[in-house]
Amino acid sequence: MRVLGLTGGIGMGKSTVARLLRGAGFPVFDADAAVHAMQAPGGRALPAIARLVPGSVRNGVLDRAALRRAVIGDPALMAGLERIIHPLVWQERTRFLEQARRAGHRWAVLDVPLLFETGGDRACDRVVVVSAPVDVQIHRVRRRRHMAAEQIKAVIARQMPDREKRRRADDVILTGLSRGDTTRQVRRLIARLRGANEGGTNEGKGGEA
Ligand SMILES: CC(C)(COP(=O)(O)OP(=O)(O)OC[C@H]1O[C@@H](n2cnc3c(N)ncnc32)[C@H](O)[C@@H]1O)[C@@H](O)C(=O)NCCC(=O)NCCS
Ligand SMILES: Nc1ncnc2c1ncn2[C@@H]1O[C@H](COP(=O)(O)OP(=O)(O)OP(=O)(O)O)[C@@H](O)[C@H]1O
Repeated sequence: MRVLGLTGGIGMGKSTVARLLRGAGFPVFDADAAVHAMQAPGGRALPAIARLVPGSVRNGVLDRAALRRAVIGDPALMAGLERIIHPLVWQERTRFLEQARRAGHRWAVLDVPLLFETGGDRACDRVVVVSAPVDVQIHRVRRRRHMAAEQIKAVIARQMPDREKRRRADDVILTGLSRGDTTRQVRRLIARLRGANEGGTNEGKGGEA
């Protein structure tokens, strides 16, 4: 089984591409969803977060907006949060890959926003970067989340620049145009992945997703 990394900056359209891949039968690990689950009531990360940011967890419930406000603009606190979260995400990612391998999939997808930043790309056979112009990116995030422009810029500033991500990518999906255009690019990507499955000595054996 081979591993496809899927990454991109906040609001670039990663989840949209992940959904299309899932719809085509690829198993997809969603790192953001894993983070949300471990921060939900009863989640494994809650006790450590409550110690890191006192007052952020009340009656067993995490106030995400309060946590976001506390860590954005405080690099040391954000690093502390990442030290709690990333090893747990790594464990779940390992379990996901084992399951996908056992199920006989040819490709498994890791949808991870900080794939390059955390060195996760080293575990991937191929990396797809989802990208759009920065004004489109900011507009999308503003529309969807209750985040001030300053907060959005602070998150983007913590991420590897989009240009650098595209430079490191094996494939780039540009989501600045219509949804139909994004869908067509993903179809072409899937065709390339399946083509790679079928031939080539260094590309492995044939098969479905
Ligand atoms: C800071 C938190 C509370 C903000 O929560 P919120 O609901 O606003 O955002 P959500 O979790 O849905 O993340 C949305 C996007 O923000 C970006 N982002 C999240 N965490 C980080 C980070 N540490 N550094 C840079 N960008 C980040 C990613 O692009 C992500 O897709 C939350 O993102 C968090 O706990 N982050 C730390 C864990 C982490 O590094 N997650 C990234 C995936 S492994
Ligand atoms: N052509 C397009 N391709 C992809 N997404 C688009 C397109 N046009 C508009 N969008 C919208 O852009 C928004 C951002 O997409 P998505 O949620 O997939 O991003 P993301 O990278 O997963 O974001 P985040 O990092 O914030 O979770 C969505 O609301 C999506 O519907």
